[in-house]
Amino acid sequence: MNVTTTVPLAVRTRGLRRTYGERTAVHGLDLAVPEGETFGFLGPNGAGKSTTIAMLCTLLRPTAGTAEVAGADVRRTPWEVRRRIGVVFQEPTVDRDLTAEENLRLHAELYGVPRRELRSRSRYLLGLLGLDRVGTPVGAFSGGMRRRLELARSLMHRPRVLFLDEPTVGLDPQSRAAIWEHLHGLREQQPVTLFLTTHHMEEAERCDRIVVMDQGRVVAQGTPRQLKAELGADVVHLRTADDRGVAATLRAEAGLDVGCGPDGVRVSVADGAALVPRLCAGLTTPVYSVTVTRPSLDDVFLHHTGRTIRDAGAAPASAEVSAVTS
Ligand SMILES: Nc1ncnc2c1ncn2[C@@H]1O[C@H](COP(=O)(O)OP(=O)(O)OP(=O)(O)O)[C@@H](O)[C@H]1O
Repeated sequence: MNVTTTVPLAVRTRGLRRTYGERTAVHGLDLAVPEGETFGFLGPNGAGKSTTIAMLCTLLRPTAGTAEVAGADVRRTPWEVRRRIGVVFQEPTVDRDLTAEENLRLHAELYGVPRRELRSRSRYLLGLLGLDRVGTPVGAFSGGMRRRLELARSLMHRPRVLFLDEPTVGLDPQSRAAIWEHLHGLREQQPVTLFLTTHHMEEAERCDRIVVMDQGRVVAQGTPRQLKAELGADVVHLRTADDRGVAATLRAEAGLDVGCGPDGVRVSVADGAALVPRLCAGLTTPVYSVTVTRPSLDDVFLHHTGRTIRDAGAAPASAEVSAVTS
């Protein structure tokens, strides 16, 4: 990744690699994430995201390469990395028998937060995340409340980089929106880099920059706007009686840039409206629906990985990868 500015980097990896026996999960990854960025680390199942994050959080030793997080080297000074980062993984880690405040205090003590600051920090974070009026043990919390508490807890020791592995997985849209509202509030209050994975397109859209991984390698990177612009102007989305057959025909006979996934055929083209009548007149397969849209991040993801962001979080699908045939 080429970041040529002099902005300090929150995460820097060079040739970072991890193998499990014969299998290489991450192939020589070069990442440069400037401080203060909201960085989206995307990819389908098995792309190598969790392995990379585990190496960055010092939970897994790299097989080769280097990584610095918040200025500390993951191999040479892993304890420094741990002090400087916060982590919210998918699996809940808060203690269900304790209250929110007790959970925060416990975490802060483990991290050596000065005792005189415990109370003010926990009050502040519980207020920020809308948990200040809740005195019951965490076992009675809703999923959204627990996630907010996980966030609050990860912030108690004022990390410089916060790793969020699918921070809103399993939450309803309202709770997702609440978490993001809090994350934005947090960014305004203190300088923290957010390094997140997600299978929600709208969360990927909120990122300053995105890297898309597939099979252990970076397949696309840039701002959401850049990545969408690279795909071309319009996307014509077709549902037909035979999506795969139509995709193959359009590639072979019309030389179009066509992708085919579980939700239909997508054609990337400069002027979608002009293409629709020609497409419909030329196809013998029944067409059920046609829509013309600007490319979304889902289109970007489909183009580079053969799957949509949402489907990429589920079991691997047998979607074809889009191909440019002209
Ligand atoms: N402990 C392990 N032993 C062997 N292979 C592993 C292990 N952990 C991960 N892998 C393999 O490494 C590759 C990358 O897995 P990883 O979990 O990092 O991907 P991911 O992008 O995080 O996927 P997901 O979105 O499902 O979490 C996969 O092929 C996976 O099967």
